[in-house]
Amino acid sequence: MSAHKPPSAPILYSFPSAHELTPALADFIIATQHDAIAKKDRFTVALSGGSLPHTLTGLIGKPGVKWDKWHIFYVDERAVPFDNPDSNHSLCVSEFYSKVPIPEQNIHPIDTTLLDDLEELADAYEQELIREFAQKDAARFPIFDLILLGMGPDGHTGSLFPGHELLSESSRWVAYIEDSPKPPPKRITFTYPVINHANKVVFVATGGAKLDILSQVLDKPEQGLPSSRVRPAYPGQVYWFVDDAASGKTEYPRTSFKL
Ligand SMILES: O=C1O[C@H](COP(=O)(O)O)[C@@H](O)[C@H](O)[C@H]1O
Repeated sequence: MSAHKPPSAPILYSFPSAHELTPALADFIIATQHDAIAKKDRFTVALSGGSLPHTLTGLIGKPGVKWDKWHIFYVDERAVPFDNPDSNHSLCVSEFYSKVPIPEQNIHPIDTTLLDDLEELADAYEQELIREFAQKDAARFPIFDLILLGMGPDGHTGSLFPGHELLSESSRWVAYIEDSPKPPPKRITFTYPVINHANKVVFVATGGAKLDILSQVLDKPEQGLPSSRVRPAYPGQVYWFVDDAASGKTEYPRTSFKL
């Protein structure tokens, strides 16, 4: 029975540079969007912060993007006001939303009136997810069409950091962290049960700063680094879109990119 199949192995696409990666990623996202809209007339996406929003610029001006069908959430967010440069939402506004016609009501930022109470902030964001997913899917966890992740040089993803107790959270959809080793310390983040229920999860990692960690994450998953633990349940699939500068040390087999 398909429900008992183990998670599929990650698929690694490596491009000569970020310049070649960006349009391929855009094509991949558009194809994923088409599949989702054909099934349920909407496309649910979760975005990360850091370098990720810039890699979405390949979507700008591309034909076939149904912006009004996109419903966007955040994999993680820093507990800061929107006018703070650390805000992942603000980064997405400047790098991405300001350049494409996504209806404002389809973008789901955190409630910044709750920044003083991280537990409430995480609970409120979980409720935001429940409003989107609970009535539409009978599943125990939300099933995103696409989750887009970055990876820090220590192997963290979202705000799931090496050795942190949040790595074993198994029931909450959204959790908070007060001691992030990367500033700012206060954040909220999707948990693995959410990330690992997505249909497709895409990591984007470019540049030499990711060289050592990419090889650890893909070649030595038994080390249990946070990014290695992203293994969506069957029939979900994790993909890595990287450049050759990041994949230079990785022995993991590459797949030629084609849709
Ligand atoms: O703190 C964070 O870092 C990760 C990785 O960022 P990157 O700049 O190395 O790509 C990011 O994915 C996450 O959303 C963010 O909050």
